Formats: sequence, C-alpha cells, structure tokens
Amino acid sequence: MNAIDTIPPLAADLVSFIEGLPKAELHLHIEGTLEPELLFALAQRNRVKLPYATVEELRAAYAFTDLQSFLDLYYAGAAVLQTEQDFYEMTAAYIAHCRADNVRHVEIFFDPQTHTERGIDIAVVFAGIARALREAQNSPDEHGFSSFMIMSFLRHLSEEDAFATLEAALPLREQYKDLWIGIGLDSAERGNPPEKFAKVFARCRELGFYLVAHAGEEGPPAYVISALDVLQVQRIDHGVRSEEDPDLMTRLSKERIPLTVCPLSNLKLCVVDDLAKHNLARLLHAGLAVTINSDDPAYFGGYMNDNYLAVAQSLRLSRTELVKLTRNSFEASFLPEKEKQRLLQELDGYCMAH
Ligand SMILES: Nc1ncnc2[nH]cnc12
Ligand SMILES: [Zn+2]
Repeated sequence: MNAIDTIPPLAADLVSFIEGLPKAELHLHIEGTLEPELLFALAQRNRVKLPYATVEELRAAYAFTDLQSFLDLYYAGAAVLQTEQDFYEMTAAYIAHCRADNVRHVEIFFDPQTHTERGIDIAVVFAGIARALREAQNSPDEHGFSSFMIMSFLRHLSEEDAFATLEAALPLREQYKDLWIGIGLDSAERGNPPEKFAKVFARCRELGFYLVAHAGEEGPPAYVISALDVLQVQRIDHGVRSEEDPDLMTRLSKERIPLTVCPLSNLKLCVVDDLAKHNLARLLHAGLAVTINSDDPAYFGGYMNDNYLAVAQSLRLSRTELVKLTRNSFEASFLPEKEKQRLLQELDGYCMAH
C-alpha cells in the first residue's frame, strides 16, 4: 500500500477548486513529457529499435532509485525524436495537458545537447517546439495561453560543450525572440557544481537571458548558494535541500528567490520517501517563494493538477496555501509585469467566484 492511501481523500469541492485554479508551470522538461505511447509511435515511424516490447513493459521500467537511474532512461527515450514534426507533436501533447489543468503560462526547458549529440540539427529542435507553442498562443480556444522556452545545458557535459551549444543556438535567437528568453542547467547534479558553468553563464547574462539552474535536488545547499552567487540565477529549480542551511533559508525568504519545487518528481527519484514528509509546506511557511511543477510528468506519474492534488492531500494544504502557491507561480514567472498582473487578476477573480 502507498503511504498516500492511508491519508483521507480530498473533499470533492476542494478537488474541483484545485483543478480549476489558474496556474503557471515553471519547471518542465519538454523531453520529460514524452509518454510511452507517443514514444513507441515515434520509434516505429523513425525505425528506432527499443529495448522494450510493449508500452506496458516500458512503463514498468519507470521504477527509479535516484536521479541518474531516471536520466539513463530519459536520454534513451529521447532518441526517438528525430524530426521537426516529432518535437511538434510532443509539445502539442503537453499543451493539451496544460489546457486540461488550467495551466495559463509555461516556461519550458529543452535540452538541445540530448539531440545534437545524436546528429539532430539544433534548428529542428527549436522549430518543432516553437511551432506548437505559437500555435497554442495564437489559437482562439486557448484565450491567453502564453509560453517561453529556456534552453538548458547538460551539466554532466563540459562547459566547452555548453559554449558550443550556445554558439549554435545564437543565430536562431532573432527568429525565436518571442519565446526563447532564458538559460537553464540540468542533468546529473552530484559532482557537477554550478561553478563548472561560471563562464558560459556569465556570457548568457551579458547576452540578456534570464538565468535559472537546478540546484539542491540531490546536491547540497552549497550548490544553491553557488547557483545564486556564481551563476547569478534568478530562480532555483528544486532547491528542496536548502532547508539544511538556516542562513540560506533566511536569504531565500528575504530575497524572495523562487524555488520551482516538483513534488511527484521528488517522490519518484527518492529525494523524499513519502510525500507526507515533503518540505514544501515548511518552505512555504518559512516565507519562501515556492511553486509547484511537474518536472518530467510522463516519467513521474503526473502533470500539474496531479502534483497539486497529491500535495494537497498528503500535506493537508488549505485553500489559502494552494492559492498562495499559484500566486507564487505567476509572480515567479518571467512574464512582463502587465501580463503577470493580468493573470493575478484572473486568479483573484477565480477565488472570488469559488
Ligand atoms: N529532475 C531533473 N533533474 C535534473 N535534470 C533533469 N533533466 C530532466 N529532469 C531532470
Ligand atoms: Zn528538472
């Protein structure tokens, strides 16, 4: 039996309140939205041989013990992505989940090195993702859905490799200036401290990109500090281990540095062994700008509303706390102030009506 099965279910009116809350997703790897069904379809279309006979067999392999055990499967899965149409379909499928979960704004990570290493042109990656995002932004059915792209460097590779990726991407900047606004850092955290990427982040800062980095997921609080001080990031992705350092907690609270927390990811990757022990509520009560996100939803068992519902149930979050989390998600976004205010007003309107 899962620990969550021993916790009373949420009241139906709270479930529908959570489902309808307008929210922003700020920590989402687009390659982590590749569901096994689409992965199999793309493998067939592109004649990529998979080491699994069925969708069920693949899903059964999603039993992770740590970040690396997940990354091994995640990079292997990404090998089915070959054409612009593949990236488009993956992104369009994620946007359908946004619509279902009332996610009004997303800032998605993409890892070009995962693809360029396999000989895929970086322009193909940009084009497929951007086509789906622009289509959603321009669709009358989406009424105001917005999105940004954050290009992330893989930290298990060298800084030189990150520089080469930046150089390859920069000629595309003008073409995607409405979407590509930031730079991130992800992949295996332990042994790959933020300092390793000091020079390339300094260059990205000069170029005017927003900066974020994964830190304090598996790595120590010292990595959160160097992401802030050396890389000068504006947000920390995960950051849950910050709690081990009281001075860091005071700083994060005082400076309102957002943490993009991913509860179901933390559970699946054994960062916590029980969602009821997750520190999200403690971080929130300590005054940190905490947000809820899904990270790699196809691998971790849930999209945005699944994450909200799981923590609401496990941590018995109140409506006030849940609204605070969604408010934080808009405030922590890289949207222009006017757009932020529009979404915050939409949230206020929703709360008044419910
Ligand atoms: N949770 C995570 N941590 C680090 N790198 C990732 N890449 C995709 N998901 C990740
Ligand atoms: Zn992540």
